[in-house]
Amino acid sequence: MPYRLTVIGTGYLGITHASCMADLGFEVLGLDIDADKIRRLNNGELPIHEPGLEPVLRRGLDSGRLRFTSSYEEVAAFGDVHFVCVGTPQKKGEYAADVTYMDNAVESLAPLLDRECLVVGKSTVPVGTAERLADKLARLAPAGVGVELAWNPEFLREGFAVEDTLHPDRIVLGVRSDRAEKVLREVYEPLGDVPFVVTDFATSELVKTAANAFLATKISFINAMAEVCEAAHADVKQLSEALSYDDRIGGRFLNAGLGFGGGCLPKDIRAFMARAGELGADQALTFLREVDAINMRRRARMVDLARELAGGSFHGCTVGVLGAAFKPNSDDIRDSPALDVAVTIGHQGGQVTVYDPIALDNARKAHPELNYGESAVEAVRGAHVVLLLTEWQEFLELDPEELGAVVATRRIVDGRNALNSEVWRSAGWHYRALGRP
Ligand SMILES: NC(=O)c1ccc[n+]([C@@H]2O[C@H](COP(=O)([O-])OP(=O)(O)OC[C@H]3O[C@@H](n4cnc5c(N)ncnc54)[C@H](O)[C@@H]3O)[C@@H](O)[C@H]2O)c1
Ligand SMILES: O=c1ccn([C@@H]2O[C@H](COP(=O)(O)OP(=O)(O)O[C@H]3O[C@H](CO)[C@@H](O)[C@H](O)[C@H]3O)[C@@H](O)[C@H]2O)c(=O)[nH]1
Repeated sequence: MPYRLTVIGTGYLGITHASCMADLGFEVLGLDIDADKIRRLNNGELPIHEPGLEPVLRRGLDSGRLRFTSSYEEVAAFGDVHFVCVGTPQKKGEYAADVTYMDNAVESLAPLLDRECLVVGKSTVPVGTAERLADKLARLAPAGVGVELAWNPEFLREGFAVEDTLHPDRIVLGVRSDRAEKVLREVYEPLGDVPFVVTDFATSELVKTAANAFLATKISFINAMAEVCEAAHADVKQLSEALSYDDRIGGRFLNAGLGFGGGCLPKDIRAFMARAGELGADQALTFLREVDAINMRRRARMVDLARELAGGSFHGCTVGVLGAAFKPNSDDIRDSPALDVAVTIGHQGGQVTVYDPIALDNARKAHPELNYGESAVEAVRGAHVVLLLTEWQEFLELDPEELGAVVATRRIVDGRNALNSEVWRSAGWHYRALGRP
């Protein structure tokens, strides 16, 4: 392979990128400031849950092509192409993104660079960040070395991270030179026939935030329809199905329910609004306020429905919560709608017990105040109301009779429109769902 790659920031994005690039045959060095993460990765232990990723990580380590370090010196000496994948979370108390980790990474790396290389931003950032970081890189890197910045936003989904990395829908490159384009096309050549969009920094940054804004809008659109369905005694699941047959609309991201969470969509639409405001284009994105508000109203509606089933108050009520992760096949609990609902019900006096097949440890750490069960049956034992909040396959296969035998009363709210209502109702359950009669 023509280039040696480094990946700076080994979280959900960085571990996947580093492991998959090593699997494609590159020599890859991953770096993180979290020493424990680096130790675990070098031992072949995945610090996150991501289906199919562990064997890829292990293959990389076993082949000798993949290593992890905490040393920026080592990274600077090793890499021809440095991918920056550090976090860009929402700032506390503000809509804007906190890009200080990006700045820190560039500040740590730049002065150490002593040979021609490309620094490539992959994290999701407010438009204008790449230009600012390019200036910073030029200022801090030793003169005459031939260091350049490029932007290459990432579109992978958690739960499908390996597949999305190896088979992306498109590759977007924000570049300022033919050389940067050539290097990145060569890096991605092993992926085969993937559409490339080669553009300027600002457009490449905006493609990413626009994509997430569109996805969030599609989810909130169907959840707005769910609100109307609730008022009109109509069925949003059937409405969504009927819409999906129109190719122009399509059925993906049209599942009504508890709405979107995670480390991306919520913070990215807020950061997008904040940045548009700074640019004087805030009016263009005022609709995203509604997208956000509709999304958050679903969580409130879920709590209301649960309270209704509990008889008007959570006091003296035991609630079994199925799901803690923000979506199935992930251990990620960042801005998880499920945990948000569980915590709110706890605050309102409910005795909440949560179960999740994979995200239980993360949930426990973040919310020690909640009770946790070691299985779905344990979580709902004695419950007056059961809430399905993350649609893990395991929950879709639950036997209503088996669960019915341990609950106090057979009442369930399906927060993801994922269960077969007829099966549950015919087993004597009082079944309710968001947006359905
Ligand atoms: N998670 C996803 O599915 C996904 C997909 C596409 C894009 N993104 C974007 O990618 C970026 C990373 O997201 P994530 O989910 O992987 O976050 P994460 O929090 O899981 O990982 C970020 C990592 O960066 C490390 N880090 C922070 N500062 C550092 C520094 N100065 N030097 C080296 N490492 C440092 C942290 O220790 C952490 O391990 C974000 O901008 C996110 O919006 C994420
Ligand atoms: O029809 C749907 C689809 C999704 N969701 C929810 O939306 C959230 C986000 O889901 P998804 O987009 O699949 O997960 P992420 O892994 O956060 O991926 C998004 O965010 C990433 C980080 O920016 C991008 O790279 C991906 O392209 C983008 O899909 C989850 O809470 C889902 O439960 C719904 O409520 N209804």
